Amino acid sequence: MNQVQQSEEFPGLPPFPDDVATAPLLRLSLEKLLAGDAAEVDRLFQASVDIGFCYLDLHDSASGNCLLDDADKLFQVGEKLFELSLEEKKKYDFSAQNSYFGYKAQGASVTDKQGTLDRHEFYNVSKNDILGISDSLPAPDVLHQSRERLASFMQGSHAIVTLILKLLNDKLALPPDTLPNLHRRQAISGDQVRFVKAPPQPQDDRLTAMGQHTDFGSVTVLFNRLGGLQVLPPGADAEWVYVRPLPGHAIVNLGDAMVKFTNGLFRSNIHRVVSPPGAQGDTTRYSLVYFSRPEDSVILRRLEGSDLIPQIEDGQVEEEVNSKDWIIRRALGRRVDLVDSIDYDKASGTEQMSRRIKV
Ligand SMILES: O=C(O)CCC(=O)C(=O)O
Ligand SMILES: [Fe+2]
Repeated sequence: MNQVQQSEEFPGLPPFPDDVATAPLLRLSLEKLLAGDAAEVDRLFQASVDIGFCYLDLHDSASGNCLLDDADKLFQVGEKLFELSLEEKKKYDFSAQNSYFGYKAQGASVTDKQGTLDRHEFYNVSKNDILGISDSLPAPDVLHQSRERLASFMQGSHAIVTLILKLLNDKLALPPDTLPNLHRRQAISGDQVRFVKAPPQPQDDRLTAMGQHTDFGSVTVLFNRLGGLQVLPPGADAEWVYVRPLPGHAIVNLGDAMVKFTNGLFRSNIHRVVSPPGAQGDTTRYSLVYFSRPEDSVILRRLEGSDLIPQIEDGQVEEEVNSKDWIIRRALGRRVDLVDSIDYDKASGTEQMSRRIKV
């Protein structure tokens, strides 16, 4: 195993503790996936069915190393971005205009049915904007100055998403390029880069920073340095386990759209963010994400053309909802500043299917 030679720690950060339960996610190699290595593609398919999360080793290919380099630079951009005053950042909260791009302040959304407020802030940057597919949104200087870097990161992440979609498409024996063609890079979609910041929480008052959820879209490419991300394995007795961040790797997970396209064959795992474990809990946590989503007008329903995708059962009703509306409903439905009385369940996605509990 060549991974043994790679450091498992991030320089300059407290180590991830060895005494907490972690998810045994598969480590897939981008280089092998690019080469179409059959065993690696099988592992990708299995991870998509079983858990919907895996690590992707980016060290081993040139394009992977470029993406790692872009991610490093964008972590620095994220730190500067969140140093701006709250007043300045709030100028870029476009949620009142029914947009999910831009800034969300800490405490602007609820993390549970009881109405507990979140403990993280984030900023979503639109792919449509950065790649010149739509008009530009107002943005702070630090983001204007980083447009080229953001474009490079978006293109690199989108290429990984397209590769994964193509490999899964072919394992499902769907007509060629069915999945990639619902995610064309130059089409209008909710694809976005998210910068996330969660400050250290007081030792005697540590709450979930980001509430449990499934991602709304198709494939998520996530960069973590500190722990705190947790996933809930399938089954009624499951307990939360941490995802240990690994240097040189992205964490890749599937979202609701992939569950709907495959009528539950693929899994979009429930996850949340809590205080980083052990000595990491006193350090500010930053993360960087690329969310891919189907193009705005794509209806999220079972795809035709694969014998592996379960049929719609008698009595099962598929909602006629497009990708854009799905994301807005899920993303803005738990915002305290937008909704008078939050209907927590109405903003949910495929969480129930993710639990895989037979009723
Ligand atoms: O910050 C993380 O590690 C995960 C963030 C996440 O799950 C999200 O933004 O949807
Ligand atoms: Fe997420």
